[in-house]
Amino acid sequence: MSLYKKIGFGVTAAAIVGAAIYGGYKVSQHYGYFQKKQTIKQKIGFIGSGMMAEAIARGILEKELVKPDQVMGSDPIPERREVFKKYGFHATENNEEVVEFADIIILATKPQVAEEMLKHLKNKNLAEEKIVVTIMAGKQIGWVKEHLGEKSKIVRVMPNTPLAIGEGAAGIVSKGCSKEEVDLVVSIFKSVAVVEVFEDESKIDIVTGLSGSGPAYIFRLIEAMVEGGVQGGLNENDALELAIQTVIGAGKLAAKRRAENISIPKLREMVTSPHGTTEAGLNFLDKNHFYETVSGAVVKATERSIELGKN
Ligand SMILES: NC(=O)C1=CN([C@@H]2O[C@H](COP(=O)(O)OP(=O)(O)OC[C@H]3O[C@@H](n4cnc5c(N)ncnc54)[C@H](O)[C@@H]3O)[C@@H](O)[C@H]2O)C=CC1
Ligand SMILES: O=C(O)[C@@H]1CCC=N1
Repeated sequence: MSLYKKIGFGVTAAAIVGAAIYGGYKVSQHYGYFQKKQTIKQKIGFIGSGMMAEAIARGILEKELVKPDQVMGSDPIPERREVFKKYGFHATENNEEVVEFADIIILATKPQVAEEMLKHLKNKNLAEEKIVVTIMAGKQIGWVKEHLGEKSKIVRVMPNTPLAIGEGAAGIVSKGCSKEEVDLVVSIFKSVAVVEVFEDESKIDIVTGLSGSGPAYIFRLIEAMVEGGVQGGLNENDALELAIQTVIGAGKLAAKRRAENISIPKLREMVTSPHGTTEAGLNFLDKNHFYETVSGAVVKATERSIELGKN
C-alpha cells in the first residue's frame, strides 16, 4: 500500500470515527463496532434525594442516558438539594413538583417514612400514564398501590450503589404496566447495571439481601483485609490499594471466566497451592465459619426486607 493510501485511509477512518462520536455514536469497547448512544426523552423525578437516588441519577447522567435538566429530586434537607443542584439537576422541597415534572417517578425515601410520603402524594397530579418506580426495601407493589390507586403503574426495583459508576446489579418486578413501560424502566437500569427481571415479587427481598446490601459486605471485607495487611506491617494506604484492586481483579476475573464456564470453586482452586499460603488462609476462614457467616448475612438481610414490608 502506498504511503498516500495509508495516510488517506487513516485520515478517512479518523474522520468517520470523529463524525460518529460527534453524532452520538460510540465505538463499543467490547465489540469494536459503532453503537448508537442510548438516550431517553422521559423526565425522571426522585422523591427523596439521598444516597441511592444520587447513585442512580449520577449513573444515568454519566452514561449520558439523560441530560441534567431531565432530572429532578425533592428532599426536605437543604444539603441534599444542593448535592442534586451540583450535578445540574432540578431540586425542590416539594414532592408534588416532582410528580408534576416527571414521567417516571422514583420513590427513594426510607421505607420507614414511606407511608407519610405516599399519603401526601395521593391524588396529587399522579396522572395514570406516569410510571412509579419504588426502590424502597421491603415495600411491596400491592402496598404502594393501596396508597396510589389500583390503576397506578408500579415497577419495583432493587438497585445497589455501584450503579453510580455503571457497575450496578438490580432486580425488577412490575404490576399494571404495559410491556413497553416495563421495557423502558428495564432499559434505564440496564444502562448502569446487570438487571434480573422476576415474575415473583418475593425474589426482590432476596435480591435486597444479596446485591442490594451486598456492596456493604464487600466494603467490610476490604476493611478486614486492610486490617490484616496493617497488622503484618504494611502502611494503611498500600494495604488499601492492594485490597481494593484484589476485589476488583477477582470480581472481573470471575465474570470473564464465568463466560468461559470456569466455575468459582475452580478459580478458588487455581489460587490455592497444596500446603501453601492460600490454603492456610482459607482453613482459618473455614474454621471461623466465613462461608456460613456470609451466606447467613444474605439470609438475615432478606428476612429484614420481608419484615420492613410488614410494618
Ligand atoms: N443505600 C442503598 O444502598 C440502597 C437503598 N435502597 C433503598 O433506597 C431508599 C433510600 O435509601 P438511601 O438513599 O440509602 O437513604 P437516604 O436516607 O440517603 O435517602 C433518603 C432521603 O429521603 C429524604 N426524605 C425523607 N422524608 C422525605 C419525604 N417525605 N419526602 C421526600 N424526601 C424525604 C431524606 O431527607 C433523605 O435524604 C430506601 O428505601 C432504601 O431501602 C435500595 C437499594 C440500595
Ligand atoms: O440497608 C438498607 O435497608 C438498604 C436496602 C439495600 C441497601 N440498603
